[in-house]
Amino acid sequence: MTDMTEGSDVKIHPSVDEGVKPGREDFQGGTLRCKCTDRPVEVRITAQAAHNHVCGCTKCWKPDGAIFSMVAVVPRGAVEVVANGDKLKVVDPNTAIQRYACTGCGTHMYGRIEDKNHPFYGLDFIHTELSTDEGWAAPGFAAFVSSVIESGVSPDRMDGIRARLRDLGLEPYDALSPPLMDAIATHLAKRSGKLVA
Ligand SMILES: N[C@@H](CCC(=O)N[C@@H](CSCO)C(=O)NCC(=O)O)C(=O)O
Ligand SMILES: [Zn+2]
Ligand SMILES: [Zn+2]
Repeated sequence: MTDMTEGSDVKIHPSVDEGVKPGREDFQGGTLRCKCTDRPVEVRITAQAAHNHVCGCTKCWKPDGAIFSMVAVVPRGAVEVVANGDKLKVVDPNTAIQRYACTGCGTHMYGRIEDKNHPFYGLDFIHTELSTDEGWAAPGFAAFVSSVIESGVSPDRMDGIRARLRDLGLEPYDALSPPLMDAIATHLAKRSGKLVA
């Protein structure tokens, strides 16, 4: 019998291509390290990651060859740059998520929202694959799947990509997952007064 979790020609991201590995409930965080051999940037995270997902958008950092990133959130208070922070620079100050990348190797170390009105203000975006610590929460869905076309993936490949994501247990969505979209809409409705805050 073919093992559907291994050996697929459709590569999503190296952290999930051999199957999604479950996290550990008692896990409390770890250290993210960039790819530089000289003076790597290190970021200490003192929390388990939440809402981990693979993301097909053009903005999130992807390792070489991957068509999806893998990205999660942690409270911003749980993020501390502990080594070589002088190498960090914001990729694009005009995006809602300000992504701090290493100027040596290009790796995005964390993304921060400064707009206090943003639905996700207070959460930083991180890539847990940059840590060798084991136990990070597993990705649970695939976001912005159609957006991979914007990075040059042929539209003909989308059926195969969505099928592979489903094989891996990563339900594909063309925005965020329904619970996160509902959370965003609730935040906006409370702000506009359509819902009682
Ligand atoms: N089609 C666009 C979508 C980009 C986008 O909206 N990305 C989301 C998700 S990133 C993490 O899941 C987002 O919130 N972006 C805000 C930001 O990047 O600041 C594309 O592919 O570029
Ligand atoms: Zn680096
Ligand atoms: Zn993204």
